[in-house]
Amino acid sequence: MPITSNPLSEAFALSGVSKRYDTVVALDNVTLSFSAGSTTALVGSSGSGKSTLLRLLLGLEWPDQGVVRVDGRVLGKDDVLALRRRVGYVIQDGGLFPHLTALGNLSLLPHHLGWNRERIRQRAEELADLTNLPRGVLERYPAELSGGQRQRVALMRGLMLNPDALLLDEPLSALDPIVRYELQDELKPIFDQLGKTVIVVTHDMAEAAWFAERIVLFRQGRVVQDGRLADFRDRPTDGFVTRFFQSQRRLGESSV
Ligand SMILES: Nc1ncnc2c1ncn2[C@@H]1O[C@H](COP(=O)(O)OP(=O)(O)OP(=O)(O)O)[C@@H](O)[C@H]1O
Repeated sequence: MPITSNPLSEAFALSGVSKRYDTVVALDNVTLSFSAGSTTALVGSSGSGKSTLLRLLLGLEWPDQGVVRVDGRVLGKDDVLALRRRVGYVIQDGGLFPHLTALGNLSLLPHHLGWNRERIRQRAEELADLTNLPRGVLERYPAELSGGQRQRVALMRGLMLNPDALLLDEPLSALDPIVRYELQDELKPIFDQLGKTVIVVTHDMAEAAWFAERIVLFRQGRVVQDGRLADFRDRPTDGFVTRFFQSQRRLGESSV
């Protein structure tokens, strides 16, 4: 199932999607669409359903109600394997296999698809250059990498097959502020240049606005506001939006 690169088309969409885990409502009647080639940030408090939404788009979870469409077609169980090849998925701690080197981690899926070693190495080196990872680091195990290097490798793994879309679940949250800032700086042009559909989950409004013109705020499984940073600041839809916006501490604030 290709995800079209036509910028006018819809890469992902949810219509009336609800998802529960026992008594917990993770998503409550959510309707959203993400156009091809766009970058969108999902923000919201903990447990508001952001990760569940990404997992639904990947076919890792299924809605109780409503439909998920990818590239205009309702996502079905038969599409999932093909979809995994077309969508890179990066999670907070990278999710690298500890017993494999960085290159070993990058090789898994391409090897499974029949790529030879040379092709895998070439692609890995190309992505190392793109993400500013020294090539020598490819031979190291995850425990021998810094947090920032691990996330670079996780991102490279997401990009190995040159997917049409990247779904990033708090990819920078575990990093120290300097590395996080550097990676924000490095990733933004990568997202802009590659022309992929990017959906990034973050808790941080400033990070959301840095990466994406469109920000979607969730609360308790529902979309509270969908717009640009200025809309959240100047035209909040309710008091929660204002509280969420104002809860982001500014530099210079101090309790003493
Ligand atoms: N596999 C699961 N089993 C049971 N409950 C789950 C499961 N996955 C998510 N939940 C619950 O569903 C709700 C939404 O979780 P989700 O991880 O999507 O939120 P989130 O907005 O990504 O949170 P965070 O920002 O903390 O990662 C939460 O109440 C969570 O506890």
